[in-house]
Amino acid sequence: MTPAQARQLVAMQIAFNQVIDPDYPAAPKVKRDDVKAILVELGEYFEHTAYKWWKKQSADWAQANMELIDILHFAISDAVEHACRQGKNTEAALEYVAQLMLKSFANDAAVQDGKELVAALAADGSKDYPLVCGEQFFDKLLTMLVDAYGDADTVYLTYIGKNALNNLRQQRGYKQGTYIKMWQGEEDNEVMMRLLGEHQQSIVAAEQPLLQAQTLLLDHYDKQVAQA
Ligand SMILES: O=c1ccn([C@H]2C[C@H](O)[C@@H](COP(=O)(O)OP(=O)(O)OP(=O)(O)O)O2)c(=O)[nH]1
Repeated sequence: MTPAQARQLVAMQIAFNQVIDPDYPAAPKVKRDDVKAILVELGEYFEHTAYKWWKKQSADWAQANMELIDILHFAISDAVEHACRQGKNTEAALEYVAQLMLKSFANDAAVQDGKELVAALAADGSKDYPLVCGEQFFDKLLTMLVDAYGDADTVYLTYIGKNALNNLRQQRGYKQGTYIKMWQGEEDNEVMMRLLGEHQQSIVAAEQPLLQAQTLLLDHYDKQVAQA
């Protein structure tokens, strides 16, 4: 992942959070708890890994890996907010989180179990903020993501796809409850991954990859899902 891509990723996250709260992150009006969201997504991750030793189950790694992408959304958000709490303006916070990610992609922190994310949250915390997404958390999460998707570029592309899907959901009634999550019998996440794979080259090469991914998904939703 290039420094420009890392900055783009943080900028995309801030832009999405601003869809929900236009004053984010400088003077937020919506109360957030990104660490709580991370813990819930981590639970969903474990659900997909067939962890129940008392029951016959099979793991769904594609879904589990997508939960890690969701965790990345909330982790970037938490790190941005933490930087702002410590006096950084939005631009400086963006740069700080981009550097945090670049450093972590360069490190090779071994991860044996997703539970290590919880220990890392605590290790990055302090008395005032006991659970924080800092260096140790990003080291662990990005290692898990690269293990899951093979390389940092695919993590970048998958993040773009999910961010685009999150935007589409907001534009097509997610908050109002009118959004259609099953796309002709398939979960929206799964269709998104397939479309993303089919258009990988053009998305990565685009000047605005997120816009390209959004246009692709919106077109598919409006023509194939909403009208079906
Ligand atoms: O302020 C926010 C709120 C949500 N999200 C993103 C993170 C994650 O990618 C997604 C989670 O949305 P939701 O919880 O509605 O999805 P889910 O219930 O986990 O479903 P799925 O796993 O299909 O996405 O929304 C943000 O980035 N910022």
